[in-house]
Amino acid sequence: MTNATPGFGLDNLPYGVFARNGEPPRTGVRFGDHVLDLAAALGDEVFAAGSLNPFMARGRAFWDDTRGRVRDLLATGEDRHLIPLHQVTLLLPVEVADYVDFYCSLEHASNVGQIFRPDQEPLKPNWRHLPVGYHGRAGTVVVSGTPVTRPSGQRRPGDVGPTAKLDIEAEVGYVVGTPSAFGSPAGAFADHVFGVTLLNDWSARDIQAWEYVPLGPFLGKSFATSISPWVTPLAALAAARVPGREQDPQPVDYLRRSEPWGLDLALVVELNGEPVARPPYREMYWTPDQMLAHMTVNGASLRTGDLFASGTVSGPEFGQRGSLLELTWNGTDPIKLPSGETRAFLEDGDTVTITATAPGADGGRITLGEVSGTILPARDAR
Ligand SMILES: O=C(O)/C=C/C(=O)CC(=O)CC(=O)O
Ligand SMILES: [Ca+2]
Ligand SMILES: [Mg+2]
Repeated sequence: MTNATPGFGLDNLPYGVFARNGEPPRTGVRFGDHVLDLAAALGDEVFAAGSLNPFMARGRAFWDDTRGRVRDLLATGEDRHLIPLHQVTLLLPVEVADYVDFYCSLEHASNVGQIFRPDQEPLKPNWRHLPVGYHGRAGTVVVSGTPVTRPSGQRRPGDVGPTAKLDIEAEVGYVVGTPSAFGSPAGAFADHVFGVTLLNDWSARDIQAWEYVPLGPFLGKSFATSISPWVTPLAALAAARVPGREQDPQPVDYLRRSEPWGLDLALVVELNGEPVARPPYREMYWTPDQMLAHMTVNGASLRTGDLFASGTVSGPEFGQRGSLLELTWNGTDPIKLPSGETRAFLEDGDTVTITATAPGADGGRITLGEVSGTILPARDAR
């Protein structure tokens, strides 16, 4: 069995859910251009479900054991249960329980602060003391490839209509496998978090700017959030782990880092097939272990399938900004695409694809799947 697609070798092995020829969905592992049918290969019914949730609920020891068995199987050249990717449909991998989105990039938060509050300090006083977040809408998390209809809403006082500022946010999402008890803070990051997925938090900037004071994002972001069909297990990211950016001031006790959970992920954002940004995740201010600790410090419990995201990944350079809001400075300075076209915000028919790579265990790089979506015209405009 050849492994034609780079980045999907034995050091990666992400999990997804696939369906073939109208058959019931099953859990698969991506290997090159194929998907390994886990229920058939390992003979466990937990892999014959329509989502990764029953598998994820079994916990860390079972995840590690499964990964070991899959590696052994594939390393010996066993290919009876490998199905070519083009024969399957990839489905939403996780039945999303709760969805939380953070705001962890110092550069993104500084840029957005300058754009939305030009007369104030870009960072609010709380920003360096806790990872700011909000609860999103779990039921509108969709799998890569799902078209996104341009949402309508209140753009300004008395002005209802399709958003004129449809945007993307290139983010990294974390999927919770093991729940935590109601009333107690969660335990160690790696005991709860199953893996990582790429995420695009589609945003309607005009609707957002008018509605979100003082309670936070609502309809401007709840119409759709897209994720990759592949969830990369934490075990595949061992070589990508970095300490995380130095923090000043020192965070309070419950937010202290005890292990390196920064990740050296290199994201690429493409608009209609042309790269427009390369956001680096490595230097994010708040790391995902801190996000998890913050989310549960009040005793709020985790459920299998919870999804929490990093917030827009932006780096210090212009070409590292993970949203059009920043790349075009709220539409005032449109970007020029290599094709010669310009964009302030997304137009109908535009396709945005986010990919990422990371250092793999064998000295090469692994690929984190992709999250893609195409904009359909607003309902009234069709
Ligand atoms: O600072 C503001 O006024 C606005 C912030 C956002 O748009 C938050 C957001 O989407 C979080 C993120 O993805 O980083
Ligand atoms: Ca966001
Ligand atoms: Mg969203």
